[in-house]
Amino acid sequence: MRFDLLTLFPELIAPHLVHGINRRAFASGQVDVRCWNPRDYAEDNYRRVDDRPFGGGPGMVMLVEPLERALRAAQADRGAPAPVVHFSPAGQRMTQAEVREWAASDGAILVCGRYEGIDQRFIDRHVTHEISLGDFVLSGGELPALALLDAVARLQPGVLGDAASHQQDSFSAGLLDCPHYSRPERLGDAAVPDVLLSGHHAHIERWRREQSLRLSAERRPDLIEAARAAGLLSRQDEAYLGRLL
Ligand SMILES: CCN(CC)Cc1ccc(CNC(=O)c2csc3nc[nH]c(=O)c23)cc1
Repeated sequence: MRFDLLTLFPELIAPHLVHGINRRAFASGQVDVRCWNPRDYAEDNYRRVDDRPFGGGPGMVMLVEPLERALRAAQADRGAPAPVVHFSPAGQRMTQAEVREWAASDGAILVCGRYEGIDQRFIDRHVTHEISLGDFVLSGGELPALALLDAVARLQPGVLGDAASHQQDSFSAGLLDCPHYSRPERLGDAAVPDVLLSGHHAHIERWRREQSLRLSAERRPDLIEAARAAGLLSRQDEAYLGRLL
């Protein structure tokens, strides 16, 4: 799959593709990432990519024409039409369900806004999806685009190794993760829960499930509701939750 990023800061992108588990996905070409800088397609003498908003108001707006020229260059290079994703605070909040869809796709063209945003006419003419990272204000769309690339890359075959299979078939999907421990067993008075040292896999699995349920009930009751509605809570789960209340 291939992602083409329209960004004024291509230098922000590459460093994030060469570290950690996702390095393999990008280095192997499983996930091909290319950047297109609208400034390279600004044809006025000052190579302007932004200007003041009609109607007044603070900040600047990204101009349509450099964006359109960069988009056309990316589309020509891809050779086939692709979804055009605009990262915007006004977009749909990104979810793992949406990440899974992108991970199974041929990719997309990702438009990273800066300033107060991009001219609405670009959005009306070209944008097929608008995605937000959440209800907080960033300085641009590059980090959200990198978040999508990171989330998609780790779902590619061969990237996560055995952890992926565990995660996929583990019943914890959709709930908050349980606590994790490793060496040393003893850290002053902070001990590792005995059950994890017991070697009793059924007890360990039950303990981990109960921790996921407890943390989800405490911090994200919406996830409990969603799991219940999806029929993902067993009678044993419901009994444990009942004991929590
Ligand atoms: C005046 C109101 N602001 C909207 C909240 C203007 C504005 C602030 C920051 C931006 C830059 N942010 C993004 O491009 C962005 C792109 S995706 C995203 N997700 C969460 N939060 C974000 O700020 C973003 C764009 C417009």
